[in-house]
Amino acid sequence: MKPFNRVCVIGAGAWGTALAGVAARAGRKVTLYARDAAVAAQISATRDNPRLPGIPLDRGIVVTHDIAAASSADIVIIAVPAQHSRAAVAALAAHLSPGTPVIASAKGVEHGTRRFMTEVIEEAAPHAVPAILSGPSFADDVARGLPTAVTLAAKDEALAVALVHALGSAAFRPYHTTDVRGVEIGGAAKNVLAIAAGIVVGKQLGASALAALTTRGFSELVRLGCACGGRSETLAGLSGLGDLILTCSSPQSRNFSLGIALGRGEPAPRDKLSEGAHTAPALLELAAAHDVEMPVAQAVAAILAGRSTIDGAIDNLLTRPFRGEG
Ligand SMILES: NC(=O)C1=CN([C@@H]2O[C@H](COP(=O)(O)OP(=O)(O)OC[C@H]3O[C@@H](n4cnc5c(N)ncnc54)[C@H](OP(=O)(O)O)[C@@H]3O)[C@@H](O)[C@H]2O)C=CC1
Ligand SMILES: O=C(CO)COP(=O)(O)O
Repeated sequence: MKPFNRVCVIGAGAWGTALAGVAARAGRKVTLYARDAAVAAQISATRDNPRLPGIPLDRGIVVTHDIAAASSADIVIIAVPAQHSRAAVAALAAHLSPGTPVIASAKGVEHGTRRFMTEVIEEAAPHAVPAILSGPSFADDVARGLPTAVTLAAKDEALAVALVHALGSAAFRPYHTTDVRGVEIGGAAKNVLAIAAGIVVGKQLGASALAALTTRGFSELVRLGCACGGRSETLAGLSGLGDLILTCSSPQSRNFSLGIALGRGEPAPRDKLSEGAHTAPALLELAAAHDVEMPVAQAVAAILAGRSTIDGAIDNLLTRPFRGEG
């Protein structure tokens, strides 16, 4: 396996900026691509990204709005929202050398196609080699260098190991696996379930209800993940259970915060990405296609689409027939 030295991160949002810092800390030469020239110039000049205010950008990171910069990269990381990933990879494709690993880091499922992020890469850049990075990791924590562990998956185990060594450091510990589907389904599903957890908190239903909702949500995540070909140990690992625990318990999460606002009857936070809200309908289509029951995710989708009130959705969940656990 050739050594990976140059990393290009596509997307200068909170996560892309944090991951650029991760790669720089691991000793890589890093380019961070922002699609807007003015944004690239501002971040480059101030070494501060307003999406991660107060956390200085590593001085070695080159910020650019020239996507051709990706042509010299040994690894490309896609860090744009899930519904924008196809456009970002399509714009990148012509600049990629054949066989370049392209790591997805968005947590979602594409609308309309129901594609996972590595499938989007396969379709939009067929000459690239897709991989996925996911797990409990807030951009702010990662950018500050606080200890974090995630999962990094590629179909080829040797590649997954090489990517881990290229990006890992003491504060950012990726665990490798070949279970690509298991990793991407955990990240996509937990965002939807975190909205439900936030609603429980916003409605002040109590800590016991939050634990019950999170656990039953995890059952849904595992059922769908296994039906889609993910492995149960992955779903119970960092990218599944780990990220579910984080996102269902911390107001730092935008998905959880959206749920809290909904539960309190307040307007949704403005200008904050909630991947779970975008993914909910696609996740349910996927569940239906695999004949998997996801009552919690279904309740979230119904509330967001205005097909159910919050009280009606809670009532539905609480009056479901008693059944065996599993
Ligand atoms: N924030 C976090 O803690 C974490 C986020 N993630 C995941 O990372 C993904 C991105 O989230 P996050 O960075 O927080 O979101 P942000 O809203 O902070 O940033 C999104 C960025 O994507 C850029 N973008 C959108 N479309 C394109 C495109 N076609 N080409 C290039 N850039 C584009 C936006 O640019 P512009 O400003 O021009 O619109 C913006 O800079 C999500 O899927 C999220 O779930 C994963 C782990 C942690
Ligand atoms: O995925 C995340 C942490 O692992 C970030 O969660 P939010 O997108 O809900 O903020």
